[in-house]
Amino acid sequence: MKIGLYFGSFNPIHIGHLVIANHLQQNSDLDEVWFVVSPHNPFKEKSTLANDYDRLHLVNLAIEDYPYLRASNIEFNLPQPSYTIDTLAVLKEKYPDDEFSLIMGMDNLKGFQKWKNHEKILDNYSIYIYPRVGAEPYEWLNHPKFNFVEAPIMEISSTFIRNSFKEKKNIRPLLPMKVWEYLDGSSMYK
Ligand SMILES: Nc1ncnc2c1ncn2[C@@H]1O[C@H](COP(=O)(O)OP(=O)(O)OP(=O)(O)O)[C@@H](O)[C@H]1O
Ligand SMILES: O=C(O)c1ccc[n+]([C@@H]2O[C@H](COP(=O)([O-])O)[C@@H](O)[C@H]2O)c1
Repeated sequence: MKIGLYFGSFNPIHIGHLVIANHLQQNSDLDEVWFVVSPHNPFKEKSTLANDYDRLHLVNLAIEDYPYLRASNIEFNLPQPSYTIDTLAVLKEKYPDDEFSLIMGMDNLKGFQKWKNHEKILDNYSIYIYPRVGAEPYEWLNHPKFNFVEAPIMEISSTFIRNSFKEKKNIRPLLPMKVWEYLDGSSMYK
């Protein structure tokens, strides 16, 4: 099976993430897209992160009606911060018959050269790159493993969602319905 891995903090997942995962699966040769929930992105401050299992639960709520989308907690038991190359090695060992690729927004390419063993990632995996506002393709990215794809652009961020909850704003349309219902009745980001 061909599986696209969509790594992220998902703090919380929002419709920008869901639209991309669904669009990529429906418009590529990927059989499934997995949301890999990272306990700790090496580039981010852990203090703003909600509990790992709460974030995973929200992803599961978001994808309930999408049989080809899955959530993975594979990084929960790996050392932190979560380095993608290490997770990929574990996934490859656990699922030897599957073919994994990565899904990344073009904005992520800016810092990609600082990722642990990024050359090794490029040597062994293809990467689907979707457009983000303000992100420019860089010269070095003429790499054969980069596969630039079209996808709807929705400028929403989890930071905006968290701030809006704190300010008691109604952001219902920006969240998958079940995620909104859960968060509305919870103190998670308030
Ligand atoms: N609106 C969006 N559309 C498409 N991709 C997105 C969007 N928001 C984030 N992403 C991408 O999805 C992946 C996971 O996102 P992440 O969990 O960091 O969300 P975020 O909204 O950027 O979070 P935060 O605001 O907390 O930094 C990252 O690769 C990120 O670039
Ligand atoms: O492996 C690395 O060096 C590395 C550096 C920065 C980010 N990542 C991963 O990229 C993913 C996107 O992170 P985020 O927090 O922006 O959603 C997340 O899974 C991080 O662990 C990985």
